Amino acid sequence: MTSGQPTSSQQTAARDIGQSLWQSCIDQLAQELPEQQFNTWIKPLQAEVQDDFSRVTIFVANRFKLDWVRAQYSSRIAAMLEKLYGQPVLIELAITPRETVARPQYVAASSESVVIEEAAEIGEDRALVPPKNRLNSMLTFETLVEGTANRMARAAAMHVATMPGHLYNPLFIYGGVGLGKTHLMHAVGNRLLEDKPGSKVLYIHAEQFVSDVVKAYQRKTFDEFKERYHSLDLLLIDDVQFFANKDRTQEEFFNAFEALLTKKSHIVMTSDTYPKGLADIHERLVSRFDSGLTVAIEPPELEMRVAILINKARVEGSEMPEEVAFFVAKNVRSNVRELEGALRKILAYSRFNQKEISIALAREALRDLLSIQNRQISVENIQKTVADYYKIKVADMYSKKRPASIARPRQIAMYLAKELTQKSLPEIGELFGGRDHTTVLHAVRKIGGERQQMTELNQQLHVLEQTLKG
Ligand SMILES: Nc1ncnc2c1ncn2[C@@H]1O[C@H](COP(=O)(O)OP(=O)(O)OP(=O)(O)O)[C@@H](O)[C@H]1O
Repeated sequence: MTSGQPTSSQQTAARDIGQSLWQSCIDQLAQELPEQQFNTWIKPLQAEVQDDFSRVTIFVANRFKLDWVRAQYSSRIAAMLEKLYGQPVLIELAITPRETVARPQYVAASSESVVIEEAAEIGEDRALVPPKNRLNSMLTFETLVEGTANRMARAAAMHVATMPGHLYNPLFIYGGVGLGKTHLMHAVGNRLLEDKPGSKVLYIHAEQFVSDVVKAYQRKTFDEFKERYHSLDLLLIDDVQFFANKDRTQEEFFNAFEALLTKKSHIVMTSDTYPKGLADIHERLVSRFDSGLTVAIEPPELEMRVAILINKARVEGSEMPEEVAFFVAKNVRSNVRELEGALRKILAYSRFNQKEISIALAREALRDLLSIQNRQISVENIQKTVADYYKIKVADMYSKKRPASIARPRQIAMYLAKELTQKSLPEIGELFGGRDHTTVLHAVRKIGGERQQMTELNQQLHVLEQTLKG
């Protein structure tokens, strides 16, 4: 047989291989995704694999699901198929045909740039809105890496998710930007819905709440507003510092708060500061915020940053060697959002250049970020910033004075100099008035050790680091 036309048995074999390729992709995703997400979104998908494997058409039950799968999972499926098949696979998404035949219009490139379209007007579902509870199903406890920095907040959140309305009501979570507060809130909502699917849950950013109050005010629809908020089982409200100076909003929130607590519904809030640190919020509200449990999320420690990088790389279908993760984590310290940004750059750089992930590649991919850091952070800069912060003279950084009010900021500055610059211990000693390198080593160990134990010191160091990095 040399006609070039595949025989029917060849076609059947190709179809079987195609289906097993798809099945392997599904099996891999089952390993990687939280069970609930997998069962809801991936398991029901059907696929048709073209005989030459160049194209996979994925069928989804309705329009809403199609939008969701496209937004949340398409690039991951494309990357997985590409990994299994060894080269880019075109992906189309279409709604499972009912009376009409689905005509996927076209699409897709490799996982680098998946573009997915679908035959419009097919299927019955007109709901094109995100879920009403506004929860992001990707933000779960399973995808949140645990470490010293978030252990307590995570444990409290988990407790609330499993037994809402009991202890820790309200739960108030505070911490700096990009540390996982929003993630934790969504995790609470997602877990509750997993356990009790009928629960009424709402995630809302404080600004959206303000805007809802304004609309209710303008349209005179406060009854509907109240019905909506007061009937919830779980209210997750993000960044409550945005209520500052908004009197009417604070009043409405106070009412909702009281109503929810009376019927033993749970409230979880986040903010950039602890309740008493909130500016321009009525005292009666502040004291309510503080009446349950208030927990902080700290900036992640080195090992946690490493674990986050390795996990997130894996979710993206790549393996990040531990030494590379350590290199990145040592250089990107401020928050998880920045870590994610660095990881995205490294993965894109590695895929684009078809190179393995290594320290050299990470250095290259992050060169802008690293050069900004190196340029900005000098020992002199650290001395000045720390002296300003603790209200001592810069000259005291080099002086021989030993009272604790001076010696301690000096040790903090030495610690930061070791952490944030490439200078050696003797070089740092020299820049601190010709001190011995053992003095610097002592300071580095002392402050490093105390940082692990003392929340207040850790926060001060975090502020100083953020300031120095601009
Ligand atoms: N411990 C963690 N494990 C995995 N991912 C995390 C962790 N902490 C944060 N992230 C991720 O980092 C990003 C930023 O987190 P998030 O939006 O929850 O921060 P935030 O504290 O609410 O910040 P902001 O105050 O700026 O809103 C998100 O993509 C989140 O999933």
